[in-house]
Amino acid sequence: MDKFKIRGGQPLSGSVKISGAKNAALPILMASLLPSDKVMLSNVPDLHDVDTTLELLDCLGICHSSLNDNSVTIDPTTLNHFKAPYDLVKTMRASILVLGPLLAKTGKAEVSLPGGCAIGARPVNLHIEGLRKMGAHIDVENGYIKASVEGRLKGAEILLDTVSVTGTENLMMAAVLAEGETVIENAAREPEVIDLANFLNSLGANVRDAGCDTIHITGVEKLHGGEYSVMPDRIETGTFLVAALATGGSIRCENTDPASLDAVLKKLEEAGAEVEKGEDWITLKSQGRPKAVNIITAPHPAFPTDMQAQFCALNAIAEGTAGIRETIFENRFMHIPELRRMGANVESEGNTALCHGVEELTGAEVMCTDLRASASLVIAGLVATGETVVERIYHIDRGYEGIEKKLQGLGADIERVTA
Ligand SMILES: CC(=O)N[C@H]1[C@@H](OP(=O)(O)OP(=O)(O)OC[C@H]2O[C@@H](n3ccc(=O)[nH]c3=O)[C@H](O)[C@@H]2O)O[C@H](CO)[C@@H](O)[C@@H]1O
Ligand SMILES: C=C(OP(=O)(O)O)C(=O)O
Repeated sequence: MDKFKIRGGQPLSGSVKISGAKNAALPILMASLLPSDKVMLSNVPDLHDVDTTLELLDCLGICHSSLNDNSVTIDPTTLNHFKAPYDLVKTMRASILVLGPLLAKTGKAEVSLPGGCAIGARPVNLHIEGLRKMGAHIDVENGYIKASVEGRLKGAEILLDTVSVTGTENLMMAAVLAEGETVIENAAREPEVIDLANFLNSLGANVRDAGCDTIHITGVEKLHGGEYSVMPDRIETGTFLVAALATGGSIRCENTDPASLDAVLKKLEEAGAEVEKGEDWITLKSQGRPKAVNIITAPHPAFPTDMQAQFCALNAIAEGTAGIRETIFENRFMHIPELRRMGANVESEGNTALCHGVEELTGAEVMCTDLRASASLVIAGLVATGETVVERIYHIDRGYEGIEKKLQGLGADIERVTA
């Protein structure tokens, strides 16, 4: 298993090119099975989760090119299977995103239940209930969601009990080929939901008001092929910005979308950073030791749960004390015991954590438990004195494209050790 060796203490400095967003690329790749002709996608990040998604498309018989220079061509006309097997789904929760498009396109889908994962139970009841409202017959048996529909799905009014990002996306993808109008209320407003809607509309779909809490979709009979470029990754951007501030550095993120990062940039400024932004870039200059900032995670446009662990690492070395409340996932503090191994003074109880900033973290051997926990450990390692060894970095490879190379380009002393 690969690990990172980090010798901390180097302020990050220079420019970094941000990759395409994992959480937009995955639904867009799944949605590429919907049209009746080829789709060419660019700015697709080279990530383990993207490989898994392409493997899932292979299982469905869908021909595609290999990912080359962050582009991939998908030919949905070869679709001839309808089962997403457990062996693949268990490695990536986002596999559930195949359910809506597959059912809409073929009238049949069998998708393994994704099950619980490190950060929480993460049920998919809203996906299932929404598709049932659209006329699907769904049984959950032997660990599989078995869905079918006679003819086309039917447009429906769907009120989501909880704001769900992939729930909204699954239902949106199903609705574009349904008969009539679908209204999704209490929809997720994340930028990746908008990117998916823009992609679908570029193929001839009729999705309106994505980014608002009520989305309207008028089904069409067919989608045509096309080309699309995936939006930049706001969480990767935020992770580099936090790393720069934590190390007392100064960086420029290029190829990014500042508008998708409002809540994060506000917190970075509150922590004492000088932030400037243009149409597709952000610069951050540290102004000395950061100040601890209170964080409450909530659905977009509030502070994203996917940035909580990174800010926890920042607070760990900041001046003062601040609280973190995680309202989205019930078990997303697994980085805290690892940060404590590096000398952090962070207490946690239930969904809250209290971070008392210390002046210095010290290198240690630490273990990744999930994607963003891994990012927080890398940030802590970049700040700590001495050597930090971050184990089980396969979690980070799920969602960060060449993170060690990008950090090396910013002057960090980090290397991948392949066992
Ligand atoms: C691939 C992808 O885009 N992943 C993102 C997506 O995950 P994901 O879409 O899985 O997260 P959701 O938005 O669905 O989860 C939000 C909350 O709703 C609950 N819930 C969800 C669905 C459901 O049917 N029933 C239910 O109760 C979840 O347990 C959680 O407490 O949004 C999360 C919240 O911004 C991010 O952390 C993930 O990075
Ligand atoms: C939780 C995340 O991803 P996923 O939903 O793919 O597990 C994440 O990107 O932080």
